[in-house]
Amino acid sequence: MAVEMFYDDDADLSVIQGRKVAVIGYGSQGHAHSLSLRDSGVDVRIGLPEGSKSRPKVAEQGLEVGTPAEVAAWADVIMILAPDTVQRRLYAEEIAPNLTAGKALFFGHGLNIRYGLIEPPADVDVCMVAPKGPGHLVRRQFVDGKGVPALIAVEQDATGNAQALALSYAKGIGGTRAGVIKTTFKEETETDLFGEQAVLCGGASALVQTGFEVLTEAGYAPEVAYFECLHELKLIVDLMYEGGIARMRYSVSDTAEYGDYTRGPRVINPAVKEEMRKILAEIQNGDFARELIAEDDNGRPNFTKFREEGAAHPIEETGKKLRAMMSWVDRPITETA
Ligand SMILES: NC(=O)C1=CN([C@@H]2O[C@H](COP(=O)(O)OP(=O)(O)OC[C@H]3O[C@@H](n4cnc5c(N)ncnc54)[C@H](OP(=O)(O)O)[C@@H]3O)[C@@H](O)[C@H]2O)C=CC1
Ligand SMILES: CC[C@](O)(C(C)=O)C(=O)O
Ligand SMILES: [Mg+2]
Ligand SMILES: [Mg+2]
Repeated sequence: MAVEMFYDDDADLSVIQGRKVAVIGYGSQGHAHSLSLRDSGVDVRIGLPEGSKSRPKVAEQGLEVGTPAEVAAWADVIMILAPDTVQRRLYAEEIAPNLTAGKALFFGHGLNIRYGLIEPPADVDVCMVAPKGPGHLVRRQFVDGKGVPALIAVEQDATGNAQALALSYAKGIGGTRAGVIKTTFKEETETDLFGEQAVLCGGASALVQTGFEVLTEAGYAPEVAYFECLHELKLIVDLMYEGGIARMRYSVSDTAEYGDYTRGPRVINPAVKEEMRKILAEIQNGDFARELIAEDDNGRPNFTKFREEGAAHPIEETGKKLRAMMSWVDRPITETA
């Protein structure tokens, strides 16, 4: 079935401009949504706990901040952009008591609705606006006059206006400049988790680290291995982003293209594809979500260990040194643009 796509002309910014929007959380997505909505003429307030480390950054931007309960009580539209593992408690304690009939509850990712961790009342709209990109680039592209594609979904349409509201919000953060697809919470959640685990984050990180390890363990210089397996990956992916895999293959040498066809399928072989199918099944049957929530409830012992091990991988030390010599690469991540 053909997807429904929306661009700038299909969305009416005045819908979201006529609402009071609370953005809960000021991290990767939270800062991007709130600053871009503000720049699009929307009345925005940020919800953060009293002791949040992000409160000074919000103040620097001249945005109003309150506790999540305070801004949820003030708002017509409440966008939850706190970590997925925090959302069910945050919803129960601070948002649900202020979620009166006719308001809209928004998400940037569908996990808590898809797995039944949050069950909103029937008299509110429940929508999703999920950018298909990291928040810092959502903001950077908006500022540059571009946009990151987004998915929208409507789980509940209590007011009859939920889709127009979600589209209008997506326009306010630049999504309709690139294209917005209408989907469901189920499809967004399952494809997003699969993409980040198997391809974008898990697959790509493991591919880069393993390539770096194979070269350095064979005695090649870590600097050479870094440029080959990490730095150049961005340049190769830039060509795929601009013109598909075909454009990348057009630009690389025939030697590289032949190696691509003959060696690529040996790396990503049928066993890897089978493992990807298992990963997808764990997402579909809820095993991954249960594991994530249990890990968080137990104080994240494995998560912390994995994060420390990742930061200590030799590729990070090599990369830090090399990037410091390339001012155009070593760009700080900020919560401004
Ligand atoms: N990261 C991304 O690019 C993408 C994320 N998403 C989705 O967006 C949502 C947010 O993720 P992300 O932007 O990565 O989150 P981050 O971890 O970057 O930021 C979380 C923010 O929530 C705040 N926070 C933590 N606990 C609470 C609480 N109890 N009440 C209010 N605020 C709280 C944090 O405060 P403090 O600043 O004090 O730490 C921080 O500002 C998730 O649903 C995620 O799946 C979707 C698409 C892409
Ligand atoms: C790829 C990771 C992501 O899904 C994203 C930036 O889109 C996330 O959850 O951060
Ligand atoms: Mg994603
Ligand atoms: Mg995700």
